[in-house]
Amino acid sequence: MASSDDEGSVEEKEHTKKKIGPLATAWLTFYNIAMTAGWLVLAIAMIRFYAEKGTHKGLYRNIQKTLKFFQTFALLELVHCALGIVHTSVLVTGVQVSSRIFMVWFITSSIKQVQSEHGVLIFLVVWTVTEITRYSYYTFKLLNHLPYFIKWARYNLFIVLYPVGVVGELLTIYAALPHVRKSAMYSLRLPNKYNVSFDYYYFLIIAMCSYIPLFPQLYFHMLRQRRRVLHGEVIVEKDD
Ligand SMILES: CCCCCCCCCCCCC/C=C/C(=O)SCCNC(=O)CCNC(=O)[C@H](O)C(C)(C)COP(=O)(O)OP(=O)(O)OC[C@H]1O[C@@H](n2cnc3c(N)ncnc32)[C@H](O)[C@@H]1OP(=O)(O)O
Repeated sequence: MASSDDEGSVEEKEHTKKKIGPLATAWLTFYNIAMTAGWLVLAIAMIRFYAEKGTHKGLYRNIQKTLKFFQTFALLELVHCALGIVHTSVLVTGVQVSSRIFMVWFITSSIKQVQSEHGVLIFLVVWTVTEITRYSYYTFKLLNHLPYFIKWARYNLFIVLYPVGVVGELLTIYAALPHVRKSAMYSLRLPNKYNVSFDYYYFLIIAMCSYIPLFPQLYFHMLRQRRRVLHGEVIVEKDD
């Protein structure tokens, strides 16, 4: 049981962490509304494409500009953490955002042969549902009118969507391997003027293996957030 001093320090920490200025609040409100709208546009475009074509083949090419813009715009979340206007782990956010940027720019948009893989459809659908939920949660929270079902969705859907999204990403990277091996894309063979070699094929295998230690960190972080927000558990995260 924490002593009154500890409770005080924890309460103070909880209280001080929540205070952000009106400018930061206005920016975050705009940012979250824009991101919610962007991912909603993506969702509508995906639904319309599938309704018209009856297949996901060609879907990625149809939505990739919008996806690239809004997923890359999410890099700002690292700035939010670094500036302290959002109280969450820079490390966790960094791994999450970099994995998305990697999937969009260095796998799916770079290797056209994988764009019709089922793995791409899986992660596109999962990302879209997740981000609409997440950004609308932040928006309503900032506006102090948070419907419970949005809060419930934010801290429950990930339990299934996170692993499903990871499966979709891993299937896509795996499907890319033969094309990367054949094309030697993004690779540097010796001899060269830098006297350095780099093989993107083996980098992708290492990236796939890195999901094993990294994904559980993100998942347990979300489970801690869930306990804190839905069950009022006071979790004092060590500062990253
Ligand atoms: C370079 C090569 C790399 C290759 C290697 C790759 C390896 C990768 C391994 C990892 C694999 C990950 C794969 C990912 C797959 C998917 O995403 S599948 C889709 C499903 N995914 C999810 O459900 C997770 C979605 N992502 C997130 O939730 C976040 O990105 C997060 C960082 C993982 C967790 O978010 P976090 O902010 O830490 O938690 P919250 O509880 O939401 O927020 C904490 C507090 O911060 C406030 N906040 C955060 N952002 C904002 C904001 N934009 N605006 C306002 N407020 C914000 C939030 O309100 C909370 O505040 P308090 O409740 O007051 O504390």
